[in-house]
Amino acid sequence: MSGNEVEMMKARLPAPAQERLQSLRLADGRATVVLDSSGLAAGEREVLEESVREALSRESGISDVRVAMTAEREGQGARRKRIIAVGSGKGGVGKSTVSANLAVALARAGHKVGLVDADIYGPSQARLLGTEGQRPVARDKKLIPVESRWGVSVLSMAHLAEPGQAIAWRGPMAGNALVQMLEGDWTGVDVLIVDLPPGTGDIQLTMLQRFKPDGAVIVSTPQDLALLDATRAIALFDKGGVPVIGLVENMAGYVCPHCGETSDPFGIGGAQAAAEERGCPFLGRIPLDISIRRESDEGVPPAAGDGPRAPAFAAIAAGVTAWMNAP
Ligand SMILES: Nc1ncnc2c1ncn2[C@@H]1O[C@H](COP(=O)(O)OP(=O)(O)OP(=O)(O)O)[C@@H](O)[C@H]1O
Repeated sequence: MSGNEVEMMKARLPAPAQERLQSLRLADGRATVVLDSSGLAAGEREVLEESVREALSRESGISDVRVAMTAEREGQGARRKRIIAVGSGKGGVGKSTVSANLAVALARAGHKVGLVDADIYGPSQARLLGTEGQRPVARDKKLIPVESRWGVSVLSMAHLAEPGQAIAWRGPMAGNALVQMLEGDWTGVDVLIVDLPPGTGDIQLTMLQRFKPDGAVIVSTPQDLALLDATRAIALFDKGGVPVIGLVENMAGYVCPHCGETSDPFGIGGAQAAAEERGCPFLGRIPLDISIRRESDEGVPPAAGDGPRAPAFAAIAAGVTAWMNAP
């Protein structure tokens, strides 16, 4: 079989199989396909195997399809890194705040967590995680992420650009920086959170195609759901074939800085119902609380401490963990 034919056969495979393809050979009418099955539950492996059989058995010249799955090598650090994108339909809804705190809460729950700040023109993760002024070094042409005090390693444009300078890079340079960050040395990390830029434009879609996340978390405010911005974000991930893990409702209810009582100008439960109507599970709600903004500005994520907001972030992290562990 010529190299060209092999490439054509590869192109016939469904996208999830292409991503996991380790080798494809054809000899005497028999196609032998080897796929990386790490991180997949038994049922998912069967579905993947069946989809490969179905795609290739339709090809002329192939009479037999053999699919082999490489087993996960336990104890050898071969656990597959999960990429979880955090997106929103529009800016300013607290997507970066939720990304940072979700990352910290996951790390507190025992995960090895990395965070990529994909918001090239408005990076905020260095501030949120208190890593401003730190510069990543490169080893073997790979960026080594910066370590925060919260058990989360991070790469952001804020670590790459000169401090205090506006980032006025053109598209390709910005795209390059994003690729370098995503292809950084994330060895040992089992969850990589990607804080996407706000909105649902081409950059987001291109990024989703090139570094296809395993799942996505949508952040919205209660009003957004009514205004359908969050729905657009859900549609973006659907279009990219990325499962939506769930929705986080941020700035839901207002915590009075004087008495600590929470009031709910938009009512409770509307966002959850609206999300579920759109087939999007609900992960939890975070109130509008001045202490979240203050601590975030100081580089101390509320999820890292024992304050009143930490449990809400821990609950969201637990929802994400349950999704990752689901068979
Ligand atoms: N639940 C909250 N309570 C109080 N302040 C919050 C809350 N969530 C976010 N903020 C504040 O709102 C502002 C915007 O948050 P953030 O930068 O996380 O939003 P974003 O959606 O990532 O915005 P951008 O579109 O600029 O990337 C910040 O000052 C942040 O501290």
